[in-house]
Amino acid sequence: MKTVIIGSNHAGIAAANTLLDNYPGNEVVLIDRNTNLSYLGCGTALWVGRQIDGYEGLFYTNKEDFIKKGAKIFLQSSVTNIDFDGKVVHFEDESGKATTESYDKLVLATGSKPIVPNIPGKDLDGIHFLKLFQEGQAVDHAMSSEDVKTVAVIGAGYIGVEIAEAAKRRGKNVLLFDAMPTSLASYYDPEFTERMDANLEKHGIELHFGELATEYKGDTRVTQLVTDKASYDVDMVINAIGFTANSDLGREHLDTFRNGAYLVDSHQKTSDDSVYAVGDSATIYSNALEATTYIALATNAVRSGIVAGHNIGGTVLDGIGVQGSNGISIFGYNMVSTGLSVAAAAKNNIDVDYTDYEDLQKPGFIKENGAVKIRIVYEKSSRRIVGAQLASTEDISANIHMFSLAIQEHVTIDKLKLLDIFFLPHFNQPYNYITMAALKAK
Ligand SMILES: Cc1cc2nc3c(=O)[nH]c(=O)nc-3n(C[C@H](O)[C@H](O)[C@H](O)COP(=O)(O)OP(=O)(O)OC[C@H]3O[C@@H](n4cnc5c(N)ncnc54)[C@H](O)[C@@H]3O)c2cc1C
Ligand SMILES: NC(=O)c1ccc[n+]([C@@H]2O[C@H](COP(=O)([O-])OP(=O)(O)OC[C@H]3O[C@@H](n4cnc5c(N)ncnc54)[C@H](O)[C@@H]3O)[C@@H](O)[C@H]2O)c1
Repeated sequence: MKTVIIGSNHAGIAAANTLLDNYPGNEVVLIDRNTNLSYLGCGTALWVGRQIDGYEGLFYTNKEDFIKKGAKIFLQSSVTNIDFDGKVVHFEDESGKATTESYDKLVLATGSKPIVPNIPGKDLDGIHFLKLFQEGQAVDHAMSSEDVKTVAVIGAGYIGVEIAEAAKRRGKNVLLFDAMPTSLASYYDPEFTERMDANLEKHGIELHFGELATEYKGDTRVTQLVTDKASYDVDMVINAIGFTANSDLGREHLDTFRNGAYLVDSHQKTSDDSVYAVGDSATIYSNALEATTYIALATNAVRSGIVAGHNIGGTVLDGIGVQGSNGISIFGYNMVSTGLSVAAAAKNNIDVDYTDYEDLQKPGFIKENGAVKIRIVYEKSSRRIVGAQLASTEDISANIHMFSLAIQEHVTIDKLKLLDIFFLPHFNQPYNYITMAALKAK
């Protein structure tokens, strides 16, 4: 069996490793247009903000690792088209020569691309995106210039908030814009985002929410940002208004979701029996929504690659869906969420209630201690938990895994009320905030 994988970042790598490590004798070919593989974009802001010493550790594998395992790998090789009937992939290799690879099974792992704000001046110099390693390096390089004093970040989602922090850490004036009235509006309810917004402001980031960029001005380089409310002098712009699926190669042939992502089943198989799609290029099943959706996250990319690899290798393995669990840590303020916020539930016509609680993480006699705010969201009719959010200066990140499992397994809010949660003053309180929030539920 010969499997060709297009795209060798997190999803393609997971599919390749699953096949190579578990199914000897399978022929695996990886093709990617970039110069590198396995870049953890999640570390870009840490590097740009100088919270880590270098970017080298942001790669977790390389071309040689795959060659050692017996795979064929082509980097700097762009796939131009796929003959789905003849099962042949056409690409231009590193030397620019047109070449082909035939396949028995094909894995599309072509990921996502940043959404480009389609406004006048969008092609001026000094306007950046933050997806590829090279783009992260370009942002880093630009910030090293003394001439870059004011940075405008468009989009206060995960990338925008993280890079705004990094730019501030590099001593820049930072203006953060979003169409929504708060930061992180797709992940958290306002009672949580208002805390992150206060945190950003406290650290000197200028917030411009509910404000839409309408034009970038400048001669060859951007010098001004115009919005629907005002104009601002800027030296650099970073666009971070979300990703869309990169499904250019198969869109004509395969069934797709409303944003163009390849529609896949629980084996990651597309509408073509020989073709699988994984990671940001594909749809994913949300257990909170109980529907197919699109969530671009590295964690989903890895899991979906593993599922595809096993099914191609011959082990039937059903994906179990996701909750879209996510987290962020900005100037020491941590927020994690899973499933649906109250706002996201309303947007999806799911009738929910929620229960909030706030307390110190540890008993009052422990000095190093911070307040934790928790919200658990549950469906009114079934009482199943559909979401949770936590915010604190404490490391509350591991709590969210339990809520992720609760959503996956349709646990009701009532089941949480007397759940056995251990107590040790070093970590938590006997009246645990999870218990207290659940007991407070209507
Ligand atoms: C700045 C940043 C921070 C992030 N932080 C987090 C985080 O903290 N946690 C988290 O879970 N997720 C995070 N993400 C999201 C995560 O990086 C993506 O969800 C993940 O990269 C998706 O992996 P993928 O392999 O599906 O796609 P991609 O990473 O998009 O990779 C697709 C690959 O396909 C190749 N390709 C595309 N078209 C072709 C073609 N025609 N021919 C050949 N090759 C092609 C590309 O070169 C690329 O290497 C972050 C993303 C960014 C940009
Ligand atoms: N910590 C993490 O887990 C992490 C970090 C970075 C990225 N990611 C993932 O990578 C993907 C891309 O991240 P992202 O930050 O680009 O997307 P995002 O969806 O997190 O945020 C996009 C933001 O842009 C805003 N927006 C949309 N159109 C706009 C417009 N025209 N003008 C102003 N604002 C606009 C939205 O309201 C939203 O707040 C997401 O799936 C994200 O979850 C995750």
